[in-house]
Amino acid sequence: MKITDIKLTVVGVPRHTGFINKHIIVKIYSDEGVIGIGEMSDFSHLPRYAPDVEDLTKVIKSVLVGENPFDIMKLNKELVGNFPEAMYYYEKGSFIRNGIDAALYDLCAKYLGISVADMLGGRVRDKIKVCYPIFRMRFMDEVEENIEVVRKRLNQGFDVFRLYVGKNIDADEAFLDAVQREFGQKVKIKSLDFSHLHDWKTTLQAVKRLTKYDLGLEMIESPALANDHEGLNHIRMRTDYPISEHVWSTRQQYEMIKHDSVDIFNISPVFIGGLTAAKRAAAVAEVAAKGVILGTTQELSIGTAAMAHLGAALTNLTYTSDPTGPELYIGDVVKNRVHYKDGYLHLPDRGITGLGIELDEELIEKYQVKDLSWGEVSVHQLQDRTAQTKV
Ligand SMILES: O=C(O)C(=O)C[C@@H](O)[C@H](O)C(=O)O
Ligand SMILES: [Mg+2]
Ligand SMILES: [Mg+2]
Repeated sequence: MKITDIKLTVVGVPRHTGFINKHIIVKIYSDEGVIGIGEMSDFSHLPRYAPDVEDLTKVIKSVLVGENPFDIMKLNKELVGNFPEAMYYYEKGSFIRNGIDAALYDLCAKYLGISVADMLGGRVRDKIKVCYPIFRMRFMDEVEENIEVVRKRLNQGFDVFRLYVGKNIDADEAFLDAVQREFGQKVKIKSLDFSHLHDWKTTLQAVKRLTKYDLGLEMIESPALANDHEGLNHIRMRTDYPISEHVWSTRQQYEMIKHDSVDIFNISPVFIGGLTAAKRAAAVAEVAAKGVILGTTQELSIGTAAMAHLGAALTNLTYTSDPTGPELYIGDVVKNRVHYKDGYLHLPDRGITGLGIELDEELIEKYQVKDLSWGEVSVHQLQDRTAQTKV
């Protein structure tokens, strides 16, 4: 089989919060008539510049056309050469590689008539426990709005949540207090995510305030400045809770092991540049005797399905994971969205080939936008993932 063409389509899909995220839907065509699909998810993150999609298409064609899609390791190496790793969480080259890598897996698995999980190591599980995100509050009046989100999502079966914290600790505390009073043991807050906002010592003070509540906390995430591997270790040694951090490059993961920075690696294909890289990062975690969760950038269904296939094969997925993107957006671009039940992300059936997701061309047309350019958006919105415009 040979790759014959590549198509990239940009879509802008609003979240229930009003915040719009731009993604690129990838199609890889082959001389066997099989088409692989992938997703370069959520370009709506800092830094506030965007790749030119026409130019990007030309570059990716120059790397892939004429190649055998089964040469996944070779093609990943080529992709890293063209879109190198950086020591930055939201490096857009990783998003690009991720969308291509997923489409290669989808194409090859469809050709073989098997599910992507069966290319990645089969199934240790066929559902993954996930949590619903509560985005960062800056104002007290956002507390009640977020309690309402918990009420609504709990009714839909999401009993585990994670909370982005660190800009208004009074609001964070008021939220946790209200959750404990209203829901008691019915709801779990599995993680407090500080998103690298503070140095570790400032975070430690906040952690002392926010861990008074008995809400089943599994981990504290990103509690030091980005790439402060020693800082992570300092806070890790001073709190009883496991520390988690995202993996965004091979070097950064190595440094975190060297400095014994974390208990849990938060691994998302989008931030490490694909299923292949994510699988390797999970193996590295296993070697270092660390736990793993699947993180998220809030993917649509294609990106989330790819993570479900990856998670199915991981033996060290020891804590509650994060991918609930399709529940956050008001729409999607597929005929069959990924399926959530009782707070679990369910894998597509094993008999369904590839990622198990079918594109809906009408929905693609509905959400298509001309490019990845930025509208009116503030740094706060980009950091906090809310439509909140107050400063
Ligand atoms: O755990 C995280 O950190 C995230 O989920 C990052 C978010 O910013 C996410 O990418 C989003 O777009 O909401
Ligand atoms: Mg995080
Ligand atoms: Mg994101």
